[in-house]
Amino acid sequence: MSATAAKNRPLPVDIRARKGGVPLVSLTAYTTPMAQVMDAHCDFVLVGDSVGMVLHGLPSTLGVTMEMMILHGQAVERGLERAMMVIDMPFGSYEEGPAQAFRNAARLMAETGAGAVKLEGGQAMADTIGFLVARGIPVMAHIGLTPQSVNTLGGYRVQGRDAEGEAVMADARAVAEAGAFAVVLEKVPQGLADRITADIPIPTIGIGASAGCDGQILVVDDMLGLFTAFKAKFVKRYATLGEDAEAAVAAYAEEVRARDFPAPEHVFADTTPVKAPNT
Ligand SMILES: Nc1nc(=O)c2c([nH]1)NC[C@@H]1CN(c3ccc(C(=O)N[C@@H](CCC(=O)O)C(=O)O)cc3)CN21
Ligand SMILES: CC(C)C(=O)C(=O)O
Ligand SMILES: [Mg+2]
Repeated sequence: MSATAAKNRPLPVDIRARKGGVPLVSLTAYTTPMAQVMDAHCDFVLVGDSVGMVLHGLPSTLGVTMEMMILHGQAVERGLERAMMVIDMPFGSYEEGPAQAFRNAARLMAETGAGAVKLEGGQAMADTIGFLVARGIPVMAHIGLTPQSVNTLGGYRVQGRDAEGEAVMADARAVAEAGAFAVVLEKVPQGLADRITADIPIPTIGIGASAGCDGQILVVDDMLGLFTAFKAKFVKRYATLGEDAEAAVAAYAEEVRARDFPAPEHVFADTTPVKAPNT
């Protein structure tokens, strides 16, 4: 759906205005059919760089490229009529500085039709966020556990326990002050997430944070039980599609080997069927 045809899709300003209201609903998507499934139910859909781990079998998000994000972003946008699309900036596409970030963010927006970009980092990225926003690119921030920094964080651990909490609070204030319209809080303690949510003027979107956040997000393949290589504590499985898919494949294999598939209704007669004359 083109940007002009969709009149009721929320914009970043609309998402921002939802601060303190009915919680914002979001999931990741990477393909057109999955985007279609969630379009009517989500306020915004994230084309996450988790696509690298979830669909491409990469060991982390570090190997995700601009080209991958653009292809998946285009696919997701084709499946959305109502929800806003946000797209992750991949590792290495924005950290050098504001000019590099603008060049790549503008390309993501122009080539996919996304309504906003998301990038990881708090105080360290505040100048970059301000630079993008001042030049027309809405930015969603992402703080707490920032998976692109797995190598410096030393794992996918909870961020901001005890004294570390003040640094996460400072990150939240910095991205809000810089002009981000919302911020993802990933894997931070519940009380800290609640304090940040009460402190900053933009919506907090929790993943492993708190039900008190202004919204929630999950990786769709996690909540559908399609991605099973690992399950973070914050994931709730709402379906078991991976198991269902395996059972279906096993049934197909058995029927093929038994020559039970294809059945008569799946094959074609040798003689061209003649339409019966009217009586
Ligand atoms: N499928 C999937 N779901 C995600 O939420 C996700 C991705 N992939 N890829 C990109 C990032 C990486 N994230 C991750 C990755 C691993 C854990 C994890 O394994 N957490 C464990 C504990 C790991 C540890 O303490 O080192 C957990 O139980 O929460 C959490 C978030 C979140 N994102
Ligand atoms: C987990 C969400 C917030 C994300 O950044 C991703 O899917 O890449
Ligand atoms: Mg991401």
